[in-house]
Amino acid sequence: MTPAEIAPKDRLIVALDLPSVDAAEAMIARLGDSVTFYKIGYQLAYAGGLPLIGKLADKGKKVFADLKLHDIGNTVTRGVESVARLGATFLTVHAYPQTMKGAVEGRGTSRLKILAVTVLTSYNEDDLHAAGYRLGVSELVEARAQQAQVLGVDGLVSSPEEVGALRKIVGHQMHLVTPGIRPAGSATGDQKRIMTPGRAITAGADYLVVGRPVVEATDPKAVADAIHAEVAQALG
Ligand SMILES: O=c1ccn([C@@H]2O[C@H](COP(=O)(O)O)[C@@H](O)[C@H]2O)c(=O)[nH]1
Repeated sequence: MTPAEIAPKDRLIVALDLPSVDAAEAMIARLGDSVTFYKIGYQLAYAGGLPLIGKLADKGKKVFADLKLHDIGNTVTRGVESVARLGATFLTVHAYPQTMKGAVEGRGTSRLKILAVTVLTSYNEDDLHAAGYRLGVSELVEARAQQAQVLGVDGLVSSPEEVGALRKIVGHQMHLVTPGIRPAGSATGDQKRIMTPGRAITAGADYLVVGRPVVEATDPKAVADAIHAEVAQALG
């Protein structure tokens, strides 16, 4: 799917980073038709949220299972086979060669798309060095993108700051999915490589992942609608 083929509303992925299935379902009800794509990550998945993937898919919503798998290849393959049966659209794995190879094998010919997390958006150069890496953020993101492409991974998770360089490497063959999105004036929290929704789209991001600025807002639907408006303006 080229960026032009993505439905504008699907470009916003709301992270359901909430403590329970009840809280997630209440948020989904509040957001209504404003949000078509949801992300389920550690907090909700470990609170019984995985069955919500199928429930949301049955209602015509798309779901990104942000489980960030990383294990020996065989375990990743078997885990991905199980996730593929849940009805998710996207699943994340960490961008290590054995992990990505195992994930592509597990995804097989199913409709699940594998996204490789290049460098977490909460990391800057100092954080990478402290974790023992010699490469800087952009070098590591680009090296991992090249490996992911060779291994047949479907998309990449990076900050919007790297999207321009990634597009030159992978063209439109891979989905570019960007957390680290902050509407102007919203709290940064622990994110270190950030951009506004409009600037991220202009930079070439396919999908924007937004959690706290939406789910912690007094009026989450108003924030989601404002992001859609900013995205539409950036798309022209
Ligand atoms: O590099 C990454 C990979 C995943 N995430 C996830 O995205 C959301 C962002 O939430 P905010 O509240 O908008 O910061 C969250 O679920 C992360 O686990 C990421 O931020 N960075």
